[in-house]
Amino acid sequence: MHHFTDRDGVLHAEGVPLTAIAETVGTPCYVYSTATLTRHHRVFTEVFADLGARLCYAMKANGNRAVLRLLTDLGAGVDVVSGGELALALAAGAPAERIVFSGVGKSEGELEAALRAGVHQINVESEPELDALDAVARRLGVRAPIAIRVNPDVDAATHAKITTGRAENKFGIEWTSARRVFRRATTLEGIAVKGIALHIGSQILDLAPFEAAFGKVRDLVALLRADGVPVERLDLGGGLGVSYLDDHDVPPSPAAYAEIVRRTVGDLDCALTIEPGRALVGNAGVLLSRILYRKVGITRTFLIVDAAMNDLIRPAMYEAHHAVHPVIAPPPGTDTMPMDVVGPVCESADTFARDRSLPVSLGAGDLVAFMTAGAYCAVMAGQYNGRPLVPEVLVDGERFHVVRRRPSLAEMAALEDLPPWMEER
Ligand SMILES: Cc1ncc(COP(=O)(O)O)c(C=O)c1O
Ligand SMILES: N[C@@H](CCCC[NH3+])C(=O)O
Repeated sequence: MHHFTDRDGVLHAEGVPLTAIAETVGTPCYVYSTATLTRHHRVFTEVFADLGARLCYAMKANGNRAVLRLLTDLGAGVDVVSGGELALALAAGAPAERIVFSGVGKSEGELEAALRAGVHQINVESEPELDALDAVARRLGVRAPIAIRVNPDVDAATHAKITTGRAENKFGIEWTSARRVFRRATTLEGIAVKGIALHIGSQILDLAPFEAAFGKVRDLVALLRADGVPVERLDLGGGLGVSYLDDHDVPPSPAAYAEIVRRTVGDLDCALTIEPGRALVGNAGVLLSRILYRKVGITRTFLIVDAAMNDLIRPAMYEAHHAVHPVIAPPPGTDTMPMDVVGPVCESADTFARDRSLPVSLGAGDLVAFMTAGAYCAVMAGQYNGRPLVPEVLVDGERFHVVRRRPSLAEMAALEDLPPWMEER
């Protein structure tokens, strides 16, 4: 459920017409809804309440400071994957003891920063990383609280580029080595083994892969405990999908997901952590854009919009579908026709939608919203074709605020420096 709805023929974010945001802030811009974020957080907290699970929001999905502040004020912890995210989470006010540090390639500097900050847990993904962390922790005179991320070799049945729990993926320690690595970890002076972590992929729309993976973890807990390895914590990762097709692709509910967790690992006497990203923020955001031109070609009609693949790369990268909604609804009875929605970037991949059925009346100057753009959209943006990062706006009821402003072109240019042997002009 989200709070982007049509009121009197105008698409609103909560109580604010998107036309008002476009006028004040300009386009393209991302718009996020406080009510949606709050509601999703509440739903997750409620369905996991009896399991006492710790919710660590995977901020890679949307690292905006206001979004982070909102979720951490509601009580969420944060799953970070780099020293940069750690610093941003701390700066947004996340308490270190609610931070989990994941990621397949953490540098010694990043591991040291995490230990100095006093994070709740570091999820170790390889033996070399385990040794590096042990060395850093001993140098600092501390014991690093860790979970070891295992790779359960389960097919998450999602897009190949976002599946992470197969043996051929780079993530986690392979299943067959897990017992040995856990045993070894317990002998290291700088390491305090707390538990097991896993994360099998993203945009998962079927509960069966979760059930299979958590079932395997359950078996591993028994084996490890028999080996004398303490397993007090289970970090189950994220991965629950959202609807991108105007609610035609209905993901499992958080309640059904929690039920799988309860059934598979709920009775193991482990403190549970979940790391949802997309499910919390995905449909809490839209990308607002204006049509620049309607170009009628020989074989197709193009709507050229002012947003591009550098602002929202998911369609180019994963053939992802984002619904395109006219901000001002066309008069009832308006016909539709197939159109391609494309951006101004010089790549044919800069295509948001092909043959999308849209009102024939749409043309230059009209506003459109790319829906379900709260997760993995603004965070994956770049400046290709000299396009500055787009602003982000947070709506709360009747008010809105720019929570990331558009850098000026002068600021963009000032980031680059000439070597001293070249003359400034
Ligand atoms: C370790 C880890 N946890 C959590 C997530 C969040 O995933 P999602 O946004 O699909 O919930 C990811 C990203 O896939 C991840 O790599
Ligand atoms: N960026 C991906 C999700 C990656 C999840 C992170 N492991 C997407 O847009 O769907």
